[in-house]
Amino acid sequence: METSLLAAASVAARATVASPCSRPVSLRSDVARAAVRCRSAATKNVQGSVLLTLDDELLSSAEVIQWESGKSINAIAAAQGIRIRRRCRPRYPSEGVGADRAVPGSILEQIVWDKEVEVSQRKAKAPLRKVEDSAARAPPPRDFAAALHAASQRNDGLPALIAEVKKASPTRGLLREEFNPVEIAHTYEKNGAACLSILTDEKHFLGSFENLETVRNSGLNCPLLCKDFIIDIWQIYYARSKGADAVLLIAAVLPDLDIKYMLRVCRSLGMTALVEVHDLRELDRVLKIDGAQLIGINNRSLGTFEVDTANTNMLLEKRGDIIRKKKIMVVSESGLFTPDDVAYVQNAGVSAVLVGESLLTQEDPGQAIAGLFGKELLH
Ligand SMILES: O=C(O)c1ccccc1NCC(=O)[C@H](O)[C@H](O)COP(=O)(O)O
Repeated sequence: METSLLAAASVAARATVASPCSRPVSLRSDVARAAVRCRSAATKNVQGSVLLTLDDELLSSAEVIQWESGKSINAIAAAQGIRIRRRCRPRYPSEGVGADRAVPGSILEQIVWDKEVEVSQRKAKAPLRKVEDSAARAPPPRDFAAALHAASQRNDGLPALIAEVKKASPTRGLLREEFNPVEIAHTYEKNGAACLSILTDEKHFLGSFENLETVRNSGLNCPLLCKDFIIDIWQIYYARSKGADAVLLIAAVLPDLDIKYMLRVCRSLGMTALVEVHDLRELDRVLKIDGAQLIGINNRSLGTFEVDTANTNMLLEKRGDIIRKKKIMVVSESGLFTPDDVAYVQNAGVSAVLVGESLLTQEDPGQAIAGLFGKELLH
């Protein structure tokens, strides 16, 4: 009996079927969970029948029904209210016909479709087994959530800062001509950032895994969030292998079972997951999933991509009680520019803020931190 989730995930990944769009998205998760309990059975029959016979408390009947129904990823996701569709790998025709065919409905959908291509190319070069080995050799992870908590404590309850290292964004274009990620990271840390968020998406944010790795190896103490668009557990292992301590899981992109499974993979690697929501439906989904320790409320609308910090306030007014009961930390993300913005989300009940643009567009992004908070932060 194999009880290591790491090994289980490896079994699961090797069991990935040909066309993700024509199968339940949960297949890999289900096989992995089966593998946690009974590796030999899972490896013997990766196509699913084992799921129906395994006495595994992790598989609910709903999950089995989902498997049996043979619904596509997009049908399962749509049933959960997920608006971001998956296109599937380019060699497979996309779902839908006519106007629906291969036309992304939003910036985020375009990013996710591009990510599918990127991840399949990266996986071809570095299969999961190899990336798992590199992850196991990486310097041990740092406790991202604990660093946020400690920073807030030493700053009299001010929200802790996750400062973002981002050169460009799809909505704002180039944020900074002179972009030295290591310099920016160090000035952030010196000026009181608790953690850093490093963009690794190349196509839309001009980030890179090289930036993540170089920042990690530059003698910095802050834990690092790999800010990318995760659609596959391979990316979590890869992020760890490059020194990430945390990853972002976006509820607008990932069905519940994938979030559940990815949270377990993160735990097995000693990483923190920042689970991001944009609206009440996503927040309610995430609150039903055991194990989310850190929830990010993004103030950027997925419809218009405009930012409005009232989103944080509105969601915490509605679900703050449950969040506090579950001792979940909340991060307000996007669109924070002034001390009033920070005070507003602090009063709403957040433990941390994730800030990029307002720091990066100033000459010294580190010194800009005092301007954002209205005072210098202790570090
Ligand atoms: O920033 C964008 O244009 C964007 C577009 C589509 C998906 C995600 C996007 N941004 C990611 C983020 O959430 C932000 O980088 C992060 O919250 C910091 O926001 P800001 O302080 O407003 O730069």
